Amino acid sequence: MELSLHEFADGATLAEKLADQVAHRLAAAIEAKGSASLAVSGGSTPKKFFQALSGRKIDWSKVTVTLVDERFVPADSPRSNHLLVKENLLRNEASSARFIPLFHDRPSVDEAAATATQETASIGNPFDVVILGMGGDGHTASFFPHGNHLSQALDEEGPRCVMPMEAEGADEPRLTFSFSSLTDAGLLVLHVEGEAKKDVLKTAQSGTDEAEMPIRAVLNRATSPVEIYWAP
Ligand SMILES: O=C(O)[C@H](O)[C@@H](O)[C@H](O)[C@H](O)COP(=O)(O)O
Repeated sequence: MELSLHEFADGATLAEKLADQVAHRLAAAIEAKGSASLAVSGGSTPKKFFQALSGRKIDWSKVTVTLVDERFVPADSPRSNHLLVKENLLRNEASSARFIPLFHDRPSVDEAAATATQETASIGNPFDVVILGMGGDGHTASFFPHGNHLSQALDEEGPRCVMPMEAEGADEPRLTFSFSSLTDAGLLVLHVEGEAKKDVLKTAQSGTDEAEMPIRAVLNRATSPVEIYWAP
């Protein structure tokens, strides 16, 4: 798999450069086909990037934003990735983007995943831009080590869909796009920051067990080149 490492002096510089690259890619998609799609991850890392991207002057009314994954919590929960994106990305210029959430108030995470699959089917595939993060355990999206549906989620022949996922390291149940939904994106970015995450990447690249470190599936089998954005 083709990996490109882009290193920056600090998180603020990375945020601006990644925002430029993503805005350029979204604008090119709008130019080419009249619309663009962006799937972003949650967590603490992307906040500065979201804030930078929110100010980029593109035709956001033609952009559909969704989440790579979501915790099975309502949008007003402090754990919600929807809330994180609403407060940091869907503002300023980007406030006119269409947002499609993954969380749905259903009796089970399985039923919520089925609804999310239906609700996101209208987003063209492949995604124009996917931004992945990575946890210290080598998870990405909600592909957590030894997750209950991990092998199905990582199946590159599997369907484009939103899947339920439960795992020891995941706190609450999760909703996640499948591997096949994410890894043929026009621009596939892995955004990680800090020396510790750099070490996790090195460990991931020194082994092959994907159940142990699911990020390996992306690093080794993604259809699209993986653009790794890193800052100390
Ligand atoms: O819902 C989530 O938490 C994310 O989608 C998840 O995959 C995230 O990218 C990693 O956990 C890294 O999180 P940090 O940026 O907080 O380290």
